[in-house]
Parts: sequence; structure tokens; C-alpha cells
Amino acid sequence: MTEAAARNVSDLLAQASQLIASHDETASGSPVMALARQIGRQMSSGALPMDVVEDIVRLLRDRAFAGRAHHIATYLDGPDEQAVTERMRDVARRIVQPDPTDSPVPIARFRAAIERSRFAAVFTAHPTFALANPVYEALAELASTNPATAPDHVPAFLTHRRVGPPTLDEEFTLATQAILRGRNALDRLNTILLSEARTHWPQLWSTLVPRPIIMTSWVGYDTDGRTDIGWWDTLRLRLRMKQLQLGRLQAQLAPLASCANDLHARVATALEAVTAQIAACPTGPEPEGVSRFADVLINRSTEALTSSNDLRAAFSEAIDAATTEDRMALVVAQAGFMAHGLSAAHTHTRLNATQLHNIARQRLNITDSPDIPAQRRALISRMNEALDTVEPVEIDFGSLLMEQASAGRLMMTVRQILRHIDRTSPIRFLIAETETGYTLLAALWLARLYGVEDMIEISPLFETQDALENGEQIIEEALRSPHWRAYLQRTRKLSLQFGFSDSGRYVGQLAATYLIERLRIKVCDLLRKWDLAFVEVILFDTHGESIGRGAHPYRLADRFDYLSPPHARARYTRAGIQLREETAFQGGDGYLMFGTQALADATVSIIAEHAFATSALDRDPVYDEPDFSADFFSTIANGMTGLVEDPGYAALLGAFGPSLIDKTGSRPSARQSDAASTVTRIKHPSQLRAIPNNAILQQLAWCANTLQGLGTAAARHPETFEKYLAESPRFRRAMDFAAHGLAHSDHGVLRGVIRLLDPDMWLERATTQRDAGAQAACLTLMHGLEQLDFWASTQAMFRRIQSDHLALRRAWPEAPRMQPDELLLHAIRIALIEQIWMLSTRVPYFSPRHAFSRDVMTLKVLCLEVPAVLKELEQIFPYRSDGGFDLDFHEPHGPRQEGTYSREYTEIFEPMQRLFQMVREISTGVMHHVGAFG
Ligand SMILES: C=C(OP(=O)(O)O)C(=O)O
Repeated sequence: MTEAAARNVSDLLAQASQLIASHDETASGSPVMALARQIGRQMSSGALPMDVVEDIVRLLRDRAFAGRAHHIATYLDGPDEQAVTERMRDVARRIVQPDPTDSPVPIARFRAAIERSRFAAVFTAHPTFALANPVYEALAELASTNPATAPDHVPAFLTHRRVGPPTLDEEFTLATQAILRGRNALDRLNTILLSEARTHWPQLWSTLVPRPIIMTSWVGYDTDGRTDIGWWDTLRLRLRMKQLQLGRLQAQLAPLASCANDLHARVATALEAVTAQIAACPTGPEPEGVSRFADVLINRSTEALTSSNDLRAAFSEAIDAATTEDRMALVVAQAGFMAHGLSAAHTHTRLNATQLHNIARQRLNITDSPDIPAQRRALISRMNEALDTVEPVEIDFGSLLMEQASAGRLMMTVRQILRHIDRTSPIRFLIAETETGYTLLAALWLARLYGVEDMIEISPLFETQDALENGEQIIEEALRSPHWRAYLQRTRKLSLQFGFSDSGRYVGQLAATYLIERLRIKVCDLLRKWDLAFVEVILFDTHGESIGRGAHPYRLADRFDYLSPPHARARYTRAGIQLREETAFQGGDGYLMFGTQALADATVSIIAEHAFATSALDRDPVYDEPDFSADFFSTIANGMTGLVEDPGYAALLGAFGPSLIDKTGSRPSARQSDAASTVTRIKHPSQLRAIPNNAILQQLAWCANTLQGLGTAAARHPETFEKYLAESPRFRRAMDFAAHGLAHSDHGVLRGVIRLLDPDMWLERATTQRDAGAQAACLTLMHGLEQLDFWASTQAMFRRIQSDHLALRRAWPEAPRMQPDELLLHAIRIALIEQIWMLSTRVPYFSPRHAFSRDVMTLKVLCLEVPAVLKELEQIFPYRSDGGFDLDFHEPHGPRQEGTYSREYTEIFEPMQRLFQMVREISTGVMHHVGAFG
């Protein structure tokens, strides 16, 4: 950090602080813009050289990084070794002796409590791998030191960005590292549970097989909206999960000398067979390779084990024969193994509802559209008829090779896993964007066709507005079918999934949580109505790490109570319905909670505390006024749906927002389908997936999907709003989202961005320019922006946002505001964008090359598609040779024109490149402040 940077940064921070202090909500100008202009002027005059700006950006980014490390530690209530052990012990003691003044429960009750899985941590590879892996590691390490405040010193990295997005295999590696730490933490919890049992039941404790918490993964199995994962990838990764599980067990057994039977040998043989199966995995649909794979997979399946039960007898024999020292380790190893089956984590597959509709259309000739409500009844009765008559068919890998429908391929893949890899662990079958019970019946029909219906957990994913509002009708449509009821009766499980990111972006995060809670309660009522209260309900919340995607911002414990409100849980307890909760840990950000062993232990201890919390009926006052909640949250939903349909919102998201963020995962940023089309310019938010949608909003400093509509809702009920903010934990937890959203939103920054897109502003600037060149540059940008035509709609949208925001500030004057460090990052970035734009006007004349003309270049630069533009310019103005010109051309070496464009390179292209890199580095700083990507 240079002295110049330190001096500049403190000057600039002082100005940013002044801006905050003087915040005038009704001011017509943008003070952030004024700060940005001042930075820009200093950069243009040379008073603020580029390397100093780079230093400033890194300094601000590192401060945000330090704050984030501190935040992670507080989020986990301090990942302190002793506190974690104590928390786990408390949980164990409470299960044994729920009432400290009473005697311990009988072992049967203890067994029932711990041998049922009541919570699953689901590792998804949602693309939030925004940071380079060593940066994530450093962040997790720093958080693990449990810093009491943001540390002064952090590891120095030139950049926090990744070199490129991770591949699916890399995501898998990162996910499994986190999962294995999670598994170790579960072992620690199980050891404590078993130790507590040992003190009470010294003869019987070793017969316990605890599995209260399990790990699950959908990395490699989630094919919703992506066509790049082949069935061979899914099988390969599933086999690797089996290999990890067996390898882990082998390592656990290795030091146990007293384990005298053939357990070691059987695990070693299985591991060898699975390794051979992985080696034989095909890399594509090439028949000969697939046939060789089938040979190893099928003919070595007995050696490789096909059920965890295959080791049950060997385990119990070894436990009986073990020395006292070894017994605990063996019982713990057995518990982890039995809880997860032949995989390091359970398996969640996913596809989209439309894929099921497609296969039903092809195979059953059901051509009516399930999207048209009037046609649904007929559709459902057709599907019931198909279910009446469908007979299971046997398949082989040849069938898989020939299958054209993606839903068919996925179900066949599931069948192959269940037949040849793990026969006894059920597989979740998640269906994204489910909006009718017909979809569930179609899944059941397909499962029956391939003979797997009793081993898969068909689960709708409620994430669209329609699904959230009509969820109970969707479930009831299915419940009316005798086939669906029989399926629930046999499997004794009903699995449901709630998508917090998509729901949040369509109806607003706060309204979504209300609708989701309402739906959870309605499901409880439905099961009673249909005499199915004996069915266990599995509620899986796929939320991300950020407020816009449903993660409570302040504490993990609050996050669980927010996702699964005590009131709704108590309703299930009262109805005698067993509940299993599942919650997502997504991509790079979510894996941070398992980023070191200390963090994983802390996370699991908090999960355990939640999973075993007693759920007495909650006396939260917000439930006393259902009319208030209904009106309050539907006002928010109206506000958000209005914004989503506002063309200015799509224009804002699509202008240069996508260029502010790196690609952060192997999943495409828009949903792909089998008949994919590529979107060039965003016309509606639904063309983006939720994560990039939210990431762009965070970078534009406006968490719209958390805030929009809240001001209007609060203004309708000012007193009740104030009262519940103070008195209702449920309401306060939801408002924590808004508080965090407001702390990372600034209407001045948003207005600055919108001003930047306004041709009028560039005309004003042109008018005040004395220099003819500078005037022409401003006019070029003005023309380009006119062509892009973002301005009118974005300004109208800003008025919508700002009027709601003003109402919110009036109702909640003490709500937080963005702090100077973050504000300054935004101001610098606005200055950098202007510099990039202005530099682009200095690119010399060139004749159009393919479709790349000067006009096209300007439009692309305005959308900050800088890497693509520089790539084109490098072709048009070659300024470095690739070495090929130095070959021997069999004549004396003549002069080369290399260097002709070196001036353009040093004065335009290279600065553009550096400025753009800073733009994206700032994104990592903003991300650290927000605490997540997307
Ligand atoms: C399930 C979700 O994520 P996605 O559909 O983006 O994978 C969601 O909406 O929370």
C-alpha cells in the first residue's frame, strides 16, 4: 500500500462520510455522482494515477474482506472449540433429559430421537464461486480464528477474482471437501450423543445408530436448465461419491486393531472395484465405451457392494468384539456409514417440469398444455389412466443411449444407480417450476415405468409466483389421485422444496417467506384432511447465502428460524406430523460455512441445536393479526411484481450490469432447454437466473428484490409496522433482511448509474466542454446511449423505486444506510466506467470487420463488454506478434510492422483493460460487504 494511496483513501473516505451525513432523500442531484466526477477529474489530470487507484481499490476490498471474516465468525456465534463442544453436549443432555428436574428418558425414546434424520444439509453447486479458491480458503481460515473485530491484517492477493469459472468437476471437488468436513463434524456430534448415552445405558449404547443430521448433494445431478451434464457425468460423480464414502470408512477402520473380522478386507475390495468402475466411466454416449463400462459396473457390483446393509452384520460383529477403546470409534464409523449409504452424501437429482411434460407428450400422446388451468382436469385424468396400466420395463445402457427425452434419461440414470450402485438409499427427484399436480403424477408414471417408484422421493419445487400462491391446490391435485396417495402411503414421505431465490425475485424476498410459511402450514392441514398425518414431511429450502436469496444476514441460528418459523414447526408437532428439514449450502459462498473443520463443527453444532429445539406453540404476536400480515406482504408482492414487469427494471439489469460480474460457476446464467435459444439483450428478468439477477442488483447498489414494496406496505400500517418491529421476533427477522438490504443499497449510487445511461447528461457535458475532442467524445457516447434507449424506461423505474424508498425511510427512519467504504467503492467504479467509455472514443478509425463496426464497438463498450471489444480490437490493431512472424520464410529477414499500434495499445487498450479489471475487482469488494454473491 503506497503512501499516496493511503492519503487519497482517507481524503476520499472523509468525503464519502460527508455524503452520508448530508443525505438528503429529496435532493435532485446525485452526490455520489459528484464524488465520482471528482475522482474522474483527478484521474484524467494525472493527479490520481491508475496504479494509485488500483491500490485504493485493493485497500478497500481488503477492508471489506476483513469485515466479512469477522462477520462469518459472528454468524456462527464464534467458532470456538470449547463453545462448540458445549453446544453439542447441551443438545445431547437435553435429548436424554428434556426436563432437568426429571429423570432421563428411556433408551427407546432416545433411540427414536437420534435414529431419525431430522435435518439435512444439502450441498448444491449454485454458481456462487465468485472468489479464487485460495481467497475462499484465506477467508475461512481468518474466520476460524474467531476475530473479535475485523482484523487489521489480511493475506495480500493481487486479485480476489478467479482465473475463470470452475468446471463441474472442480465444483464437485470443492463440494466434497466441504461435505467431508461436514461428515467429520457429524462424527463429532455422534460421538457426543453416544458418550452421553454410554453414561446412562452402559450396556446398550453401542446398539445405537445415530443419524439425526445428514449430508446431501446435488452437484452433478442437478440438470434443471442445463444441458451440459450428461448421464455419464452423473454416474461418474455418483461413483466418486461412493469411492469417497468407502475411502473415508477405510481410513476410520485402519487404526482399529481390534476389528478382527473381514470388515477391513471387504471395504478394501469394494474400494478397488469402485475405482475400476470409475476408470471405466465413459466420457460421452459412445456405445463401445458404454458397453465396457456396463461390464465393469454390473459384473463387479457385488464386490463393490450395492447396499450399506451388506456390511451391517460385519459391523455388529466387530463392535461386539472390539476393545473398549475401539468401540466408540467403530460405532461412530458405523453410524456415519449407515446414515449415508454408499455415498459420502445423499443424492438429490433435479429436472424441470417442462421436461416431464415433454416426455408425457411424446410417450402418452398427451398434447394438451398443463399451463392452461382449464385443461388440467382432463390431463390429470389421462395421467391417472396411464398410471392404472403402466407396467415396469427392464432397461439396459443401450436404452439409455437411445433415449431422446431428457426426463427419460434422468429417470433411467436413477434406475441404474439404484440397481447397480446403491440399492437401499432413496434418491430425491426434484422438479423445478412445478405448477400443477399433473407434473407430480407424470413423474410417478415415469418412475413406475422404470421400476423405481418406491425408491425415489418425488418433490415439487415451489418457486414461481403461481406455485407459491397456489401450492396447496397443486398438492391437492396430486392427492386426489389414488396413485399419488398410495405412493405416499408406501413410502411414508412427502417431499417438498421451496426455492427462495426465484420466489424472491418474482414476489420479493419478504413476501416469499410469508407465502412459503403459509404454504407449509397448509400442507400440514392437507395431510390431516387426507388422513395422511403418519407421512413424514420433508421440507427442503433452497436458499442462497444472501438476503436476496433467503439467508438471514446476522446469525445462522436466525437463518434456521427464519426459514422454518417456530410457529409453523409447532403446528406440525401439534398435528403429530414428523418433519425433516433440509437447507441448502450453495456454491462457493455456502461452502464457507464448512470451509475449515472449525467452521464445519460450529455449523453442525448450530444445526443440531435447531434440529432438536422444542417446538412449543409460538406466542409471537404477529400471528394474532393475520389480516395485517396478509395485507402487508401482499402489498410487497404487488410492489415487486410491478417492478418485475417494469421495462426499466429489465433495462437496468441488462444495461451493463451483467458485465460487472464474473461468470461464477459451470451453470449457464440463463435457463437452457433442450431446444435452447440464446438471449442477446435482456427484455425481462425471467431471462436471467436468480443468482446473476441478484448479483447485478447488489453491484448496482439496490437490493430491489428485498426492498421493493416494503415502503408502501409500511406506509399503509405505520403503527403496526413499528409495533411488530419491536415486539415480534418473526417480523423482526424478516425486517433484518430489509435492514441488511438498506445497508448495501444507496439511491444515490443507483441514481448515478441511471444518470450515466442518460444521453442528456452527456449532452450537458458536451455543452460545457471547451476542448473540441472532448466534446465530440461526449456526443459519441450520447448517440450510443440514445441508440441503446435505456434512459427513459430506467428513469421511470427509478421514480417507482425511489417513491417506495422514501416511504420506507419515513416509516423506519433509523434503518441503516450504506457506509463510506462501500459508497466509495461505488463512486470509484462510476468514475472508472466513465474513463473506459471516454477512452473508447479515442480508438482510431477502422473499417468494419465482420459485424464489428465502430457503432457496434461503442454500444458494446457502453454495455461494458470490454473483454470482447478488446479481443476484436486486437485483431484490427495488431500490436503484438504471436512469434509466428519470426519463422524462417527463406528470404533475408525483412522489417515487421509490429509496434505500429503500440501507441494505441499503451494509451487506449491497456488502460481500458486495467480499468475494466478494477471494475470487476470492485465487484469482489462489494460482494465482501454484502457477504455473498447473488
Ligand atoms: C431453487 C432455486 O434455485 P435455482 O432454481 O436457481 O437453482 C431457488 O429459486 O431458490
